[in-house]
Amino acid sequence: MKITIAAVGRLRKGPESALIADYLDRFAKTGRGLGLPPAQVVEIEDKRGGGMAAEAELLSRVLPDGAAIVALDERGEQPTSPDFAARLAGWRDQARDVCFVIGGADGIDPALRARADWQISFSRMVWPHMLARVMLTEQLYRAATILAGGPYHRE
Ligand SMILES: C[S@@+](CC[C@H](N)C(=O)[O-])C[C@H]1O[C@@H](n2cnc3c(N)ncnc32)[C@H](O)[C@@H]1O
Repeated sequence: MKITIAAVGRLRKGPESALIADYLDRFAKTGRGLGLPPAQVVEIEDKRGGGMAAEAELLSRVLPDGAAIVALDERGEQPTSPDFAARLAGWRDQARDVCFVIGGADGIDPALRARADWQISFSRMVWPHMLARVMLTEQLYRAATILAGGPYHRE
């Protein structure tokens, strides 16, 4: 199993990058004993300003073959953290790669969203893509603690 976060935009050094690095590190450490590999971030950037369609083309090139595609979109399903953890465990048990996709300023191209196995939302509100990345990495860490039976997540 491989876990990839395919994201539009380059992360600059700053508060979001510190949070993301921290959650990715926690996820890697907690996931190790659970058969969950560290998540790899792959960033894409369309320097020619081709918008969503051009970004979708670049994103498509980095999606691992056969991976479950999870598109992050404010219109998506709103799973609970335990639901999210259970999906992750399901892909792990099937030895299936998973690729989370985070769009840019205009969002994810509808054609790419339609290809997703799962579209998930962190609320109906729109968040800056770097904050969506922070929330995703936190939820990955939280999922690992749920699967490990740790005290971090409380209902
Ligand atoms: C600034 S948002 C773009 C939203 C834009 N309104 C659109 O046209 O879809 C950039 C990216 O952050 C992520 N994002 C923003 N808000 C989100 C939310 N509530 N739930 C999940 N992902 C979100 C999505 O991947 C989105 O493509």
